[in-house]
Amino acid sequence: MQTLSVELGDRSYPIFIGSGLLQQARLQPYIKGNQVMLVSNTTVAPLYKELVRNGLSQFELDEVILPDGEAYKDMQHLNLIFDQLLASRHNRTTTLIALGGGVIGDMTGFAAACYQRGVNFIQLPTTLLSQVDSSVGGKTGVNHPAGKNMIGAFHQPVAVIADTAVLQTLPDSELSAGLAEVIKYGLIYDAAFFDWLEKNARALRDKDEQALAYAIYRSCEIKAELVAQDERESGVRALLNLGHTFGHAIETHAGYGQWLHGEAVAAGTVMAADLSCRMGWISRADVDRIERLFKAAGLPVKPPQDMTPERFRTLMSVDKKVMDGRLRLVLLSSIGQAVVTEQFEQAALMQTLNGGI
Ligand SMILES: NC(=O)c1ccc[n+]([C@@H]2O[C@H](COP(=O)([O-])OP(=O)(O)OC[C@H]3O[C@@H](n4cnc5c(N)ncnc54)[C@H](O)[C@@H]3O)[C@@H](O)[C@H]2O)c1
Ligand SMILES: O=C(O)C(=O)C[C@@H](O)[C@H](O)[C@H](O)COP(=O)(O)O
Ligand SMILES: [Zn+2]
Repeated sequence: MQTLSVELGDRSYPIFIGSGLLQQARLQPYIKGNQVMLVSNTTVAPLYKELVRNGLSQFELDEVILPDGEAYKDMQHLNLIFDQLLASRHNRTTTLIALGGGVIGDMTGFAAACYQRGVNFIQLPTTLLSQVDSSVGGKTGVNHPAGKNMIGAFHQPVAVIADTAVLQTLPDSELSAGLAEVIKYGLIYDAAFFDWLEKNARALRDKDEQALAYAIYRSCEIKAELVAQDERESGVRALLNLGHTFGHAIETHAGYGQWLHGEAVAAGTVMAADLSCRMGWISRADVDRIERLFKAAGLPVKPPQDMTPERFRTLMSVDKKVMDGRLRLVLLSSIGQAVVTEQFEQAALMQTLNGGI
């Protein structure tokens, strides 16, 4: 098992990464009262719920099992968690446990942020994407028809426990979606990690345990560092949004769940790379290299064909990085380094949105 820490003063918390951690019932030290609410979905619960429940027999344990999918990451389904918490009379010392991917993690975290003005929660991420990204850092929330993650709160978990063994049941397309965020870390922060990913893309897609363990560890290490520096995204944390302004627009346009988050991030990151190239910051050879790695990871590199530049601009105008009406984007200054900037040419952006035409 490997351990990292997200250093946030008295709200610091550990990230445990290893095979078989769900079975080893490591939750007790992070539960302060005697009430626990397990939140999962109809796909993950039948696979792993009992493993978790077995380690919690001394607690008053309730559960809420949500329908599976990004389409249900909304206020209506968030409310089901509150309904269950109230029906089972959970009080302020309760602990919520998120067992699932990023959808369950984001919703459970938001429920924990709101319920009785804030209770503890633990992340048990079960997808690659949630183990490398969404379970760490305390961004929680739900979607709105007008935009991704528009309703939410910053609320940190008290622990993150990533059992890498559960990735063996993850569908291939979901593994690829997680790789999009892994590649992101190489692009924004660590050129050597990007090189390593080029060499190990096949092993990762084949679910090689050693390769996955390293990719998860390095990703969490980078994310923990950025979050510790800038918890609420007033600066450097925004780099984690590489490709997301384009990507979130794609997800909203297509209808939540039609494009996986990681797929949209992959196509969006190639668009960000293309714009960076048009601005003269990276070479066309760099863009081709980035595109090749996403393809090797099994990910799309072009947005949906029916998405016009006007549609992109409308959806991108509600991005959370917009400041005083001005769009800010995360762009690349090299492979391994990124900037958040509004200093890009509108004509270049239009060319990127037009697919280079
Ligand atoms: N909070 C953050 O910092 C952050 C970061 C990145 C992404 N996100 C959010 O995360 C969400 C995407 O998360 P995701 O990619 O994990 O998607 P997801 O939560 O929808 O899970 C993907 C699919 O895999 C299934 N699944 C989960 N674990 C499994 C397992 N071990 N075996 C078999 N099936 C399993 C799920 O039921 C689901 O069908 C998006 O809503 C995105 O906005 C949040
Ligand atoms: O943790 C962050 O900060 C991120 O931006 C991570 C992203 O991968 C993630 O998709 C996040 O939810 C996007 O945040 P948003 O603020 O653009 O909704
Ligand atoms: Zn993301």
